Amino acid sequence: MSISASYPPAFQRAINNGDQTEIEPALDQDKDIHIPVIDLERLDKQILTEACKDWGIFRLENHGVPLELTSQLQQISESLLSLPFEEKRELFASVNSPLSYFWGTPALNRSGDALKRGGTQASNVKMLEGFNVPLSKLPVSTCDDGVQHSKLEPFRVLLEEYGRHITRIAVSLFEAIAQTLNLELTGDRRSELLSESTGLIRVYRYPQSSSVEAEGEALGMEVHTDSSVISILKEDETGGLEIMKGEEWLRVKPVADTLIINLGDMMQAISDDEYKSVKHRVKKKDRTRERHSVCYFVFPQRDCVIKSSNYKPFTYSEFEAQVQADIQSLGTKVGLHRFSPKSPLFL
Ligand SMILES: O=C(O)CCC(=O)C(=O)O
Ligand SMILES: [Fe+2]
Repeated sequence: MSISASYPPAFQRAINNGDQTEIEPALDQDKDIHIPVIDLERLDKQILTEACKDWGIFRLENHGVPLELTSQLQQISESLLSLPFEEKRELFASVNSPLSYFWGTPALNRSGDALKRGGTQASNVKMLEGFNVPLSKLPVSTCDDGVQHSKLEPFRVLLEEYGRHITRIAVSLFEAIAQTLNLELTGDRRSELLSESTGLIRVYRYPQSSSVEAEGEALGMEVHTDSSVISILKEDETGGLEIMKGEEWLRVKPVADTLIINLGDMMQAISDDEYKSVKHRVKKKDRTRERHSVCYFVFPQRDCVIKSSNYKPFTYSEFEAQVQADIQSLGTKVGLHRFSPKSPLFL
């Protein structure tokens, strides 16, 4: 089977129609940078504070996720993603499966279905596909649906184990970051601000496109900030993650057996804007290669009120509803500006 048989037909149509209009020159070599490094076994609060303040992103070493687990997860994700498109769709379409398959956009609703974009983005197909995995639903076996779904069972089991590791890391980092901010985490406050049950994994594939002449179509994920408290990214050696620092785009160099931590909008609000929700995008350097990544996002409890000096008090639920409404009407996320009385975009 050719690799393109596993890609959604919409990708080919988008390329043929020249939909991928974000043509920008590739970054120069000297924009390849190393981000700050944090060692989870010997957490240095000073380096952590500076990384959160100046960068909003850092690399994590000695994270304790077994290499074997990550490579098994990568292998099985890649083999599921390379199934023929229709087979993939059917496999993940079961009502009982906690996992869902998406393509053409990373903007999904709470059930994992693609959000319809408005504005100029309405017909713009993003060149990525993947699986959406709400961790709290993973303990439900996929096997109940019969033989077909026993194909998903090994994937589910690996995701559950990976989820346990990554949740442990998110909690430790959040507690350390909270200390650097002198945040009181008494009683249930920690699990309100960072609620393990909201954890979500996305497994992404950014397709290769050797046969295609169109320039610019290598752009994989447009500029955004994450809505999370913390996001944890495991990318392959292809690279392609770019971050905005000051006014400049920089390309993050991939480093084997490390994780990338980026702070999301909720952390920015919780920290009174001391720490930054980093602007980032994915742009493959070599478009003849596929890129794979596994990303984890964790959020506050839905009804937890986030109070801070620069934003009106809001719950995560309200924030998420606003992000989805903006994507549906404007085609893009506005984010924290909607909650900032100083912003012209304030509601
Ligand atoms: O695939 C990646 O490396 C990054 C994905 C990402 O930024 C996101 O899903 O928010
Ligand atoms: Fe992101």
